Amino acid sequence: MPEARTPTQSDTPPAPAGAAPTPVSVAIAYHSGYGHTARQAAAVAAGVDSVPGAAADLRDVTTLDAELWAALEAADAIVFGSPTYMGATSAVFQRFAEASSAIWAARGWQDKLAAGFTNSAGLNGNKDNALLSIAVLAGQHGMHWVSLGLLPGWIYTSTGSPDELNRLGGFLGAMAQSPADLGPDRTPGESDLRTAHHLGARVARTALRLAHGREAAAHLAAAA
Ligand SMILES: Cc1cc2nc3c(=O)[nH]c(=O)nc-3n(C[C@H](O)[C@H](O)[C@H](O)COP(=O)(O)O)c2cc1C
Repeated sequence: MPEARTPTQSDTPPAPAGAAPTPVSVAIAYHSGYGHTARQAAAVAAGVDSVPGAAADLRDVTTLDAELWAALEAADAIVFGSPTYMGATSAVFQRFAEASSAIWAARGWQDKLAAGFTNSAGLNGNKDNALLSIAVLAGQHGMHWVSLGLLPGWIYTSTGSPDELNRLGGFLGAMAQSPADLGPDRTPGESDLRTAHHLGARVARTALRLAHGREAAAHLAAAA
Protein backbone atom coordinates (compact mmCIF):
# COMPACT_ATOMS: atom_id res chain seq x y z
CA MET A 1 0.00 0.00 0.00
CA PRO A 2 1.48 3.40 -0.93
CA GLU A 3 2.52 5.54 1.99
CA ALA A 4 0.04 8.32 2.84
CA ARG A 5 1.48 11.78 2.38
CA THR A 6 0.41 15.31 3.09
CA PRO A 7 -0.65 17.23 -0.04
CA THR A 8 1.80 19.96 -0.92
CA GLN A 9 1.69 23.24 -2.81
CA SER A 10 3.38 21.49 -5.73
CA ASP A 11 0.42 19.17 -6.31
CA THR A 12 -1.61 20.11 -9.36
CA PRO A 13 -5.28 20.18 -8.33
CA PRO A 14 -7.51 17.62 -10.03
CA ALA A 15 -10.28 18.81 -12.33
CA PRO A 16 -13.81 18.31 -10.96
CA ALA A 17 -15.12 14.81 -11.77
CA GLY A 18 -16.45 14.58 -15.32
CA ALA A 19 -15.10 17.99 -16.32
CA ALA A 20 -12.26 18.71 -18.74
CA PRO A 21 -9.47 20.59 -16.97
CA THR A 22 -9.87 24.33 -17.52
CA PRO A 23 -6.76 25.78 -19.11
CA VAL A 24 -5.49 28.98 -17.55
CA SER A 25 -3.46 31.79 -19.06
CA VAL A 26 -0.77 33.62 -17.11
CA ALA A 27 0.50 36.85 -18.66
CA ILE A 28 3.95 38.13 -17.76
CA ALA A 29 3.92 41.92 -18.20
CA TYR A 30 7.47 43.17 -17.90
CA HIS A 31 9.96 45.85 -18.84
CA SER A 32 13.68 45.34 -19.31
CA GLY A 33 16.01 48.15 -20.38
CA TYR A 34 19.06 46.00 -21.18
CA GLY A 35 17.81 42.40 -21.26
CA HIS A 36 18.54 41.17 -17.71
CA THR A 37 14.97 41.37 -16.41
CA ALA A 38 13.84 39.88 -19.73
CA ARG A 39 15.74 36.70 -18.81
CA GLN A 40 14.01 36.64 -15.43
CA ALA A 41 10.67 37.11 -17.23
CA ALA A 42 11.45 34.18 -19.53
CA ALA A 43 12.18 32.01 -16.48
CA VAL A 44 8.81 32.98 -14.95
CA ALA A 45 7.15 32.03 -18.27
CA ALA A 46 8.95 28.67 -18.30
CA GLY A 47 7.68 28.05 -14.76
CA VAL A 48 4.12 28.74 -15.89
CA ASP A 49 4.49 26.43 -18.88
CA SER A 50 5.85 23.65 -16.65
CA VAL A 51 2.40 23.29 -15.07
CA PRO A 52 0.01 21.14 -17.14
CA GLY A 53 -3.08 23.16 -18.08
CA ALA A 54 -1.33 26.54 -17.82
CA ALA A 55 0.07 28.67 -20.65
CA ALA A 56 2.37 31.67 -20.36
CA ASP A 57 1.90 34.83 -22.41
CA LEU A 58 5.06 36.95 -22.28
CA ARG A 59 4.38 40.67 -22.86
CA ASP A 60 6.88 43.53 -23.01
CA VAL A 61 5.12 46.67 -21.75
CA THR A 62 7.38 49.08 -23.62
CA THR A 63 4.78 49.42 -26.37
CA LEU A 64 1.32 50.18 -25.03
CA ASP A 65 -1.04 49.03 -27.76
CA ALA A 66 -4.47 47.42 -28.05
CA GLU A 67 -2.91 43.97 -28.43
CA LEU A 68 -1.16 44.30 -25.05
CA TRP A 69 -4.31 45.40 -23.22
CA ALA A 70 -6.39 42.63 -24.87
CA ALA A 71 -3.84 39.99 -23.85
CA LEU A 72 -3.83 41.18 -20.24
CA GLU A 73 -7.62 41.35 -20.20
CA ALA A 74 -7.76 37.71 -21.37
CA ALA A 75 -5.32 36.42 -18.74
CA ASP A 76 -6.35 34.69 -15.51
CA ALA A 77 -3.24 36.03 -13.80
CA ILE A 78 -0.69 38.76 -14.49
CA VAL A 79 2.87 38.55 -13.20
CA PHE A 80 4.39 42.03 -13.31
CA GLY A 81 8.14 42.52 -13.65
CA SER A 82 10.48 45.49 -13.74
CA PRO A 83 14.15 46.20 -13.17
CA THR A 84 14.83 48.25 -10.05
CA TYR A 85 15.94 51.68 -11.25
CA MET A 86 16.74 54.35 -8.66
CA GLY A 87 15.16 52.15 -5.99
CA ALA A 88 11.80 51.83 -7.73
CA THR A 89 10.18 50.35 -10.83
CA SER A 90 11.53 51.72 -14.12
CA ALA A 91 9.92 54.77 -15.74
CA VAL A 92 8.77 52.59 -18.63
CA PHE A 93 7.05 50.18 -16.24
CA GLN A 94 5.51 53.09 -14.34
CA ARG A 95 4.21 54.55 -17.63
CA PHE A 96 2.47 51.19 -18.20
CA ALA A 97 1.11 51.24 -14.62
CA GLU A 98 -0.31 54.74 -15.09
CA ALA A 99 -1.77 53.82 -18.48
CA SER A 100 -3.66 50.98 -16.76
CA SER A 101 -5.79 53.58 -14.95
CA ALA A 102 -8.55 53.24 -17.56
CA ILE A 103 -8.70 49.50 -16.74
CA TRP A 104 -8.62 50.42 -13.03
CA ALA A 105 -11.72 52.61 -13.51
CA ALA A 106 -13.59 49.80 -15.27
CA ARG A 107 -12.32 47.19 -12.72
CA GLY A 108 -11.01 45.20 -15.68
CA TRP A 109 -8.43 43.24 -13.66
CA GLN A 110 -10.59 42.82 -10.54
CA ASP A 111 -10.11 39.35 -8.95
CA LYS A 112 -7.35 38.25 -11.33
CA LEU A 113 -4.24 36.88 -9.66
CA ALA A 114 -1.12 39.04 -9.51
CA ALA A 115 2.52 38.51 -8.58
CA GLY A 116 5.77 40.36 -9.13
CA PHE A 117 9.49 40.13 -9.77
CA THR A 118 12.42 42.50 -10.00
CA ASN A 119 16.09 42.42 -10.86
CA SER A 120 18.87 44.87 -10.02
CA ALA A 121 22.63 45.18 -9.74
CA GLY A 122 22.90 45.49 -5.97
CA LEU A 123 22.31 42.52 -3.68
CA ASN A 124 19.71 44.71 -2.00
CA GLY A 125 19.53 47.74 -4.30
CA ASN A 126 16.09 48.61 -2.85
CA LYS A 127 14.43 45.80 -4.80
CA ASP A 128 11.78 45.59 -2.07
CA ASN A 129 10.56 49.07 -2.94
CA ALA A 130 10.00 48.04 -6.55
CA LEU A 131 8.11 44.91 -5.46
CA LEU A 132 6.01 46.91 -3.02
CA SER A 133 5.08 49.33 -5.75
CA ILE A 134 4.03 46.41 -7.97
CA ALA A 135 1.96 44.90 -5.12
CA VAL A 136 0.25 48.25 -4.56
CA LEU A 137 -0.55 48.41 -8.28
CA ALA A 138 -2.17 44.97 -7.99
CA GLY A 139 -4.10 46.09 -4.91
CA GLN A 140 -5.38 49.18 -6.71
CA HIS A 141 -6.74 46.88 -9.40
CA GLY A 142 -8.46 44.60 -6.85
CA MET A 143 -6.23 41.66 -7.76
CA HIS A 144 -5.27 38.75 -5.47
CA TRP A 145 -1.54 38.86 -4.66
CA VAL A 146 0.45 35.62 -4.85
CA SER A 147 3.63 35.84 -2.77
CA LEU A 148 6.83 33.94 -3.53
CA GLY A 149 6.09 31.29 -0.91
CA LEU A 150 9.69 30.31 -0.20
CA LEU A 151 11.87 30.45 2.86
CA PRO A 152 15.01 32.55 2.43
CA GLY A 153 18.06 30.73 1.07
CA TRP A 154 21.81 31.37 1.19
CA ILE A 155 23.08 33.53 4.06
CA TYR A 156 19.95 33.10 6.18
CA THR A 157 21.90 30.33 7.90
CA SER A 158 25.67 29.99 8.26
CA THR A 159 25.69 26.80 6.21
CA GLY A 160 23.69 28.21 3.28
CA SER A 161 24.87 28.38 -0.31
CA PRO A 162 24.33 31.09 -2.99
CA ASP A 163 23.07 28.30 -5.25
CA GLU A 164 19.97 27.91 -3.12
CA LEU A 165 16.50 28.85 -4.27
CA ASN A 166 15.53 32.36 -3.13
CA ARG A 167 19.15 33.18 -2.22
CA LEU A 168 18.15 36.87 -1.94
CA GLY A 169 15.49 36.08 0.66
CA GLY A 170 12.45 37.79 -0.92
CA PHE A 171 8.95 37.11 0.33
CA LEU A 172 6.73 39.45 -1.68
CA GLY A 173 8.02 38.30 -5.07
CA ALA A 174 11.00 36.93 -6.98
CA MET A 175 14.27 38.82 -6.77
CA ALA A 176 17.30 38.56 -9.05
CA GLN A 177 20.68 40.23 -9.02
CA SER A 178 22.73 41.04 -12.10
CA PRO A 179 26.24 42.48 -11.62
CA ALA A 180 26.36 45.75 -13.56
CA ASP A 181 29.39 44.74 -15.65
CA LEU A 182 27.87 41.51 -17.01
CA GLY A 183 25.55 41.23 -19.99
CA PRO A 184 22.22 39.39 -19.95
CA ASP A 185 23.93 36.39 -21.58
CA ARG A 186 25.75 35.83 -18.25
CA THR A 187 23.40 37.09 -15.57
CA PRO A 188 21.09 36.83 -13.60
CA GLY A 189 22.48 33.59 -12.22
CA GLU A 190 20.97 30.15 -12.20
CA SER A 191 19.55 30.23 -8.65
CA ASP A 192 17.74 33.53 -9.32
CA LEU A 193 16.31 32.11 -12.54
CA ARG A 194 15.13 29.00 -10.69
CA THR A 195 13.47 31.29 -8.15
CA ALA A 196 11.68 33.10 -10.99
CA HIS A 197 10.67 29.71 -12.44
CA HIS A 198 9.25 28.76 -9.05
CA LEU A 199 7.13 31.93 -8.95
CA GLY A 200 5.70 31.25 -12.43
CA ALA A 201 4.77 27.67 -11.48
CA ARG A 202 3.23 28.82 -8.19
CA VAL A 203 1.05 31.41 -9.90
CA ALA A 204 -0.01 28.86 -12.54
CA ARG A 205 -1.02 26.30 -9.90
CA THR A 206 -2.92 28.94 -7.93
CA ALA A 207 -4.71 30.07 -11.11
CA LEU A 208 -5.76 26.48 -11.81
CA ARG A 209 -7.09 26.10 -8.28
CA LEU A 210 -9.05 29.32 -8.59
CA ALA A 211 -10.49 28.35 -11.98
CA HIS A 212 -11.56 24.94 -10.69
CA GLY A 213 -12.96 26.48 -7.52
CA ARG A 214 -14.97 28.94 -9.60
CA GLU A 215 -16.37 26.04 -11.64
CA ALA A 216 -17.23 24.07 -8.52
CA ALA A 217 -18.98 27.11 -7.03
CA ALA A 218 -20.98 27.56 -10.25
CA HIS A 219 -22.04 23.88 -10.16
CA LEU A 220 -23.10 24.18 -6.53
CA ALA A 221 -25.06 27.38 -7.25
CA ALA A 222 -26.77 25.71 -10.24
CA ALA A 223 -27.69 22.68 -8.14
CA ALA A 224 -29.08 24.76 -5.24
C1 LIG B 1 18.72 54.28 -14.41
C2 LIG B 1 19.20 53.10 -13.62
C3 LIG B 1 18.99 53.05 -12.27
C4 LIG B 1 19.40 51.94 -11.53
N1 LIG B 1 19.13 51.90 -10.19
C5 LIG B 1 19.47 50.81 -9.49
C6 LIG B 1 19.10 50.69 -8.12
O1 LIG B 1 18.44 51.55 -7.54
N2 LIG B 1 19.51 49.59 -7.45
C7 LIG B 1 20.26 48.62 -8.02
O2 LIG B 1 20.62 47.66 -7.36
N3 LIG B 1 20.57 48.67 -9.35
C8 LIG B 1 20.18 49.72 -10.10
N4 LIG B 1 20.45 49.79 -11.42
C9 LIG B 1 21.05 48.61 -12.08
C10 LIG B 1 19.99 47.78 -12.81
O3 LIG B 1 18.93 47.44 -11.94
C11 LIG B 1 20.62 46.51 -13.35
O4 LIG B 1 21.63 46.85 -14.27
C12 LIG B 1 19.61 45.59 -14.00
O5 LIG B 1 20.20 44.35 -14.28
C13 LIG B 1 19.04 46.17 -15.27
O6 LIG B 1 18.04 45.31 -15.75
P1 LIG B 1 17.57 45.38 -17.27
O7 LIG B 1 18.73 44.91 -18.12
O8 LIG B 1 16.42 44.46 -17.37
O9 LIG B 1 17.21 46.81 -17.54
C14 LIG B 1 20.07 50.87 -12.17
C15 LIG B 1 20.29 50.94 -13.55
C16 LIG B 1 19.85 52.03 -14.28
C17 LIG B 1 20.08 52.05 -15.77
